[in-house]
Amino acid sequence: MPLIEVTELTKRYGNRVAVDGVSFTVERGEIFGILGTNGAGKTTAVECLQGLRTADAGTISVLGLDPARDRDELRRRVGVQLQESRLPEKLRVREALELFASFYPHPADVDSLLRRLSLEAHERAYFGRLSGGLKQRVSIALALIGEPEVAILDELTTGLDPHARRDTWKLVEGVRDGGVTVLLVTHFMDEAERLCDRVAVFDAGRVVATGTPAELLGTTGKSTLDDAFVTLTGRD
Ligand SMILES: Nc1ncnc2c1ncn2[C@@H]1O[C@H](COP(=O)(O)OP(=O)(O)OP(=O)(O)O)[C@@H](O)[C@H]1O
Repeated sequence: MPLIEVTELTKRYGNRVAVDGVSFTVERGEIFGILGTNGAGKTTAVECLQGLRTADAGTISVLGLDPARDRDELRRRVGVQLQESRLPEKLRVREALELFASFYPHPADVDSLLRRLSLEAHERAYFGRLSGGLKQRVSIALALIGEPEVAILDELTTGLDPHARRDTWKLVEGVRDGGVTVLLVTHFMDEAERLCDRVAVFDAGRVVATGTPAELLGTTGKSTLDDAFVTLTGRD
């Protein structure tokens, strides 16, 4: 049974259809990419998966649960990357982890998480003083603090330099290799090509393709996912 199963999901804002009959499945242990142009409906779909928005039609199963009904249980079992601006500047790295650990019944060990994300040297640093790459590492640590089965990472490497991006990619592979299923929302095709086991391409509220990056190159006859994406979203 897939870990996430979305069938014919539709979500409207007033008259505007943001997600229009979308279906996809995510298997346990994979990095699954949700790709799409701006306004394609990625965030809306992921918010429905978390139970933050109620679908107008269709069904969603996450870990066998219905997000609309079982939101509290899902919150304990699904880790979500915080937008960095949501953390107070004067919170120290260790304090942030300890604070978030207190929200969960069986949190990860703060020391081992600091080690795993190579944050030990920065544990006493104020969050507001960290570089973009380190802030991103803290936000990934916070997504993992509850020992989730699924981690949702949104626009993971926006604003990072090429070194910090590659470090972050390695880290996400490590998260997947540690047994956590990763849902990665991105519009960086190089990131998706490098990291994702499978992807769904969103365009104007619909899923226009799903498959491994190699499959999408095969069906479009292109040599990069960037070119394949442009073809699939109809603006070649
Ligand atoms: N709260 C809202 N009220 C009304 N319309 C909304 C709302 N949130 C999103 N939309 C609209 O729904 C559509 C899908 O938006 P959504 O944010 O899900 O797309 P996205 O793929 O995540 O885009 P981006 O990459 O720009 O974040 C867009 O047309 C957007 O303007």
